[in-house]
Amino acid sequence: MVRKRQLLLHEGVYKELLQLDAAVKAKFVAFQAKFHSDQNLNGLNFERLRSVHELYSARIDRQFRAIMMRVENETFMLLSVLPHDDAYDRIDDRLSVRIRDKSGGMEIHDIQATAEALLRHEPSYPVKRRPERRLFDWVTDREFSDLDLTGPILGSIRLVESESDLAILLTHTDPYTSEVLTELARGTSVNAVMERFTEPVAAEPVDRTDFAAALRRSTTKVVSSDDAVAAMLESEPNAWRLFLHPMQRNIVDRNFDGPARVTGGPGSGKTVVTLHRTARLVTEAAERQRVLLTTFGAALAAELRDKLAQLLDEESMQRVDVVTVDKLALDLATQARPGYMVKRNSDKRLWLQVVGDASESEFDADFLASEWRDVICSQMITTRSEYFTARRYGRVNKLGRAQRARIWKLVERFQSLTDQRGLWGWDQMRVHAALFAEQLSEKLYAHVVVDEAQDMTMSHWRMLRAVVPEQSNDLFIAGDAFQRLYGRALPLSNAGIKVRGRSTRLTMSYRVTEQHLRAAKSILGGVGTDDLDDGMETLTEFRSVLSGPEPQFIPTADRDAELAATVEQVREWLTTDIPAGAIAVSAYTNEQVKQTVSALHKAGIPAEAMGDGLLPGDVVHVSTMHKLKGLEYLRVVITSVGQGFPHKKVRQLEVTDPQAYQQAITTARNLLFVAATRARDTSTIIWHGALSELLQDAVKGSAE
Ligand SMILES: Nc1ncnc2c1ncn2[C@@H]1O[C@H](COP(=O)(O)OP(=O)(O)OP(=O)(O)O)[C@@H](O)[C@H]1O
Repeated sequence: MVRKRQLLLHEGVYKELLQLDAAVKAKFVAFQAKFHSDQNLNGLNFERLRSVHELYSARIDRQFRAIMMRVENETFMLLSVLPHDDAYDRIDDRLSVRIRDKSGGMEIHDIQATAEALLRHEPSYPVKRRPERRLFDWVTDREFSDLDLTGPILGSIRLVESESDLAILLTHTDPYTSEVLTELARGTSVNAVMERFTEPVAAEPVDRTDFAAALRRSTTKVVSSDDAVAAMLESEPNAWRLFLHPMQRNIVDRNFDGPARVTGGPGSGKTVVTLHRTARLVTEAAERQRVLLTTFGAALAAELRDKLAQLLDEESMQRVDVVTVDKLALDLATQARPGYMVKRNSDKRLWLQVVGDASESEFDADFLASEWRDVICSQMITTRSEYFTARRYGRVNKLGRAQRARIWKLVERFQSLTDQRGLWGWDQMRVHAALFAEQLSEKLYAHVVVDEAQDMTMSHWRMLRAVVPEQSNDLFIAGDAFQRLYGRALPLSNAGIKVRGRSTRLTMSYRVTEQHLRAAKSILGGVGTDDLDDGMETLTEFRSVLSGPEPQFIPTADRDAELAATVEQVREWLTTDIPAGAIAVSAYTNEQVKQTVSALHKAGIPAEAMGDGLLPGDVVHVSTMHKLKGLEYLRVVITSVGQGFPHKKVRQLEVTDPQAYQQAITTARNLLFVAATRARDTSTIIWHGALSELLQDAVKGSAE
């Protein structure tokens, strides 16, 4: 049997390849295809360089050669792409290939390229004076070895004198090294870094000469498919498809003996992890088993479907449902009660009728509508006796038994009206879905994966719990309570989902730069939040490996000027070759979205308002802040954040209902936080009149 030849690509080499010219990238893709398919390697001038580690070189074009190592049989690993002369010049000194002591993963490091990049870089001190200290002097070699960083990479680390040197080094290192160094540079203790990054990926005793075994470990992530490599080289944001950071990989691959939860700040890879985990579970599931990947927002669901299709073949995609949690709920609820419909605001109208029909008017329709939504539906209370003992979280006025009895009568009247009309509000529909799911004799799914978990209600959780049997890897839940825009905190344990001992936190952002993260954190006002369960979380430890410009703040005099400045900013970005679809403009209300689209159109800029699906890539995406949740763009303009943010209605609550006010302000902060963390590159914040109070600290922080 002829063994198929494979050229694997290690994630450490990926950044190097990205830096090549487009023409060389294209030649590399063609070279790889030929390496895989041409039995005799005709024209590739394939030759052995030296015997240790079995190094080989082959021709990509007249100028460049691929340096690779034979790992076993016909499996080769790409180490570097070098200009012809460099490929032969002291290659032993130049490239280091080793197996890490602790994780057993492979580390490939171009010592010379790193040193050259660091030395070419302008030193941040007068040239003749040697720096007193280097950035990592405080970490001993022994400690670096505990952190799994030894050998030539340590030599490069010791060259780093400043933060800007570090930024250069990070463009030559693999994700594990980048994360550890970034954390240390922020002053985090060696022990804490070890606990967070090294220990979770520690492997069984490692044989440091067995490269074939290293290849099979999850900490060595490699790709070989021609298509995957071509896509990766086409655009950096596609890299998530191929390479996971060690913590992410660990969460994707781990088997949990029950529900598991991952939390993490914006851009930490929760969605990337849910996608890869879904793909893994589908691939491993028995033929007839189905998997559910669900989230809250429709736009994100559309994006998840699109991205999952990049990880799975068509046949596997048939076995996954990627739907919003409310789409699933509606399907189930209408199986239970065919012909019912959900209508927004129908509750309010029916409550007005209930109050109108009642002889007494002790409770008004607003009160009853919120009691129904926030107490009865949100706790899935279905009987009078449950209502008598229910806790009324966040409600101001206390209610005695007699009052509750009177309210329950009105609730029964309300329910009979909804039945007569076949109309539900969203909350009521979700309760019916959960009750129906709990009675199903056959479970619908073998595994359920949930993104944006912070916005789910009790009835969502009860439904999700009920559609999958209690077994290993049953529920996987990802979310960030700082991005909660709907409802209030609900510990998963209250919904019967126990994640204790199966919870992980991602602490590094791969989308939001450090500068934008600082501004975004200040919007939250330094308060903590829940961890989706019984614990608390803060963003103190949450960091970014990325650096970029500060967010821009542009005040204007009135709404027309605000729209003009928005158009101007978008136009300026478009002249720098940024595709329209990589730009988002966010506003607070639907009306403001409409105005913005129209202003952009008038200026001849293609733009569309975000609906429930994916927008095309050749128009600027204009969206409410709510709909941006879970999405990402290269550049973002955030508008409509003057005194009209948050709504006057929210500010009036300060006097009438202080608890509801606090809740509404938290949600408003979260909304700004979501908008401020969507850009991979930079955001511009534009408003008219006085700036919203909630953004004042962010402006001050960026100006400092
Ligand atoms: N392993 C990876 N390789 C390359 N890029 C990555 C990786 N993980 C995350 N990223 C980058 O970070 C971005 C954010 O990831 P993702 O959307 O999964 O984060 P998130 O935690 O779900 O964010 P949010 O909570 O803000 O929606 C990705 O689109 C990608 O650009």
